[in-house]
Amino acid sequence: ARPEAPPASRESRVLRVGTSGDYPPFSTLKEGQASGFDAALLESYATERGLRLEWVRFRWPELVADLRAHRFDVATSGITVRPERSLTGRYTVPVARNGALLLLRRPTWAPPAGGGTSEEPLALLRALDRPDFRLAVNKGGHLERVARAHFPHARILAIPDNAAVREAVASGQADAALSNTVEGPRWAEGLTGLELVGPFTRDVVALYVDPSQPELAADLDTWLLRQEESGALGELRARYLGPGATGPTATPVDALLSATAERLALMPMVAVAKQRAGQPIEVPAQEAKVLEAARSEVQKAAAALGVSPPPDEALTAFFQAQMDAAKQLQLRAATPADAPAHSLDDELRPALARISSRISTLVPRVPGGLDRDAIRHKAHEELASTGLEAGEIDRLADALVGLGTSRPAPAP
Ligand SMILES: C=C(O[C@@H]1C=C(C(=O)O)C=C[C@H]1O)C(=O)O
Repeated sequence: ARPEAPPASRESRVLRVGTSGDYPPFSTLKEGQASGFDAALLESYATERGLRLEWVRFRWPELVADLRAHRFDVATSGITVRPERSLTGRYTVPVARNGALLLLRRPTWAPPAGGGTSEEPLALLRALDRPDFRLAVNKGGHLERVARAHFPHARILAIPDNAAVREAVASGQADAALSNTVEGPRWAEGLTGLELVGPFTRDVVALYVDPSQPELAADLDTWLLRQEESGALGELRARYLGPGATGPTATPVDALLSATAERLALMPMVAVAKQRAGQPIEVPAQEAKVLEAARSEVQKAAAALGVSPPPDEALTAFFQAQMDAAKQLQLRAATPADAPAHSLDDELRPALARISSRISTLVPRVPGGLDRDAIRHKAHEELASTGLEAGEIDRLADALVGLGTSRPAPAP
């Protein structure tokens, strides 16, 4: 006889949450119990949804492989949105901002602080980028990539234990540690003779969901947008992350701009894939498909919200601006022969579709009455590192404003 399944009502569903557990104030994991910003956030979600949390530890270099192997439903540990990760997983709307920051014990050979040299962080970084500069960084994550991009000539000490990165600079084994605006100030506490240099990147962190669970991702998005609106997310940020995680991020406009940046960050890889396959940059049939999917997803999202979708003209203008920007970046992308090639059909387009679908759920939430100049300014900040030209960013910003023009402005 088959064993009886337990009655569903008595058994709460389990949500398996991946965490590095080594990254305060985002996440700490001790004896199976997580604490920090991510734990507080996920516990609040689980309570509302009647889910039981099960914490699963991941190591930073294995995050993507673990998600692909379905070892957890969602990972959350101050995970920076990065294109190689977008390729495999489905990010939620961002939960916080972050930026790379150097904890520096200035070597004797380095230009003196304020000593007549430019103290622009980027000029100082260039001066430090030499073989005798020892830079400690957490191995396998976003910051190792940042370290290798900004310090191609330095000695990078990639350490597979985040806490040991701080130790390396504390003990003098390294001249600097690469950290960020949330973690860096905490690391600097109790250490003397250190300067904080930066931030010199502008990043967002988000929850990172198994792409085979689109309903979970969509529900997390809806929930996070509501947490931002109610102020609950802002409170958690202030309580755990401090001023380094300048918010808000989970508003329709902020989330749309970061989704746009995430989408565009994949374009250099699209360019490589097309170049290898000898395919054209402009693919009208694919653009028609993207637009068709957007129309139907925006309709659905608007119906779920009980609002009318933006007029088709505004919707088309917005998605066409996204795709035109995408093609410009493909045209400008370098396609070096040693760049890894990803599959257009199996990896890149599905990843783009996941981001487009998040964009589509945000579109009917764009309020009316947005100030064009303010949105242009914000777009220039959020899209600064995409490689778009000023006019291209303005067009995206204006198309975003256009999504809300037929809608009432929120009550003051
Ligand atoms: C991204 C691609 O390149 C171009 C841009 C598109 C987009 O932004 O979705 C779609 C088709 C192409 O004209 C692609 O071919 O998938």
